[in-house]
Amino acid sequence: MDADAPADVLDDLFATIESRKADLPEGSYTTSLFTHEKGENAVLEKLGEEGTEVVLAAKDDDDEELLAESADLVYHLLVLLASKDLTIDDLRDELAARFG
Ligand SMILES: N=c1c2ncn([C@@H]3O[C@H](COP(=O)(O)OP(=O)(O)OP(=O)(O)O)[C@@H](O)[C@H]3O)c2ncn1[C@@H]1O[C@H](COP(=O)(O)O)[C@@H](O)[C@H]1O
Repeated sequence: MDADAPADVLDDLFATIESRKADLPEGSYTTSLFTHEKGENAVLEKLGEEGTEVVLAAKDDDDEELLAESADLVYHLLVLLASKDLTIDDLRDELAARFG
């Protein structure tokens, strides 16, 4: 990637998620996912819920809701990747390997 390229919001978001995982600051929603009494199931359940909400927003032709729920889904997916010690660059590599 071009070193002068503007920072990508996904990179910034993932860096924040990794920082929350390392520091576990109080009051952080991301921290609450990493420390939940349900363990990994907490983020897995949220992923399932958000996936359903994406489907329902699309079915209702509600573009605003579709974008909002898609953002929720992507955020929770990134939390899951971080919880597995995977990175957004791993995801980028996987997508790039399929491209073209
Ligand atoms: N992108 C997100 C993001 N998307 C969704 N969410 C949270 O995901 C939850 C979605 O749950 P729901 O849609 O079910 O709404 P809810 O009724 O609040 O759900 P419950 O949590 O109560 O079950 C909400 O609590 C949202 O706040 C997010 N929380 C955080 N981020 C990003 O993470 C950064 C760090 O956040 P903290 O960890 O809170 O500091 C933030 O600056 C944001 O950039």
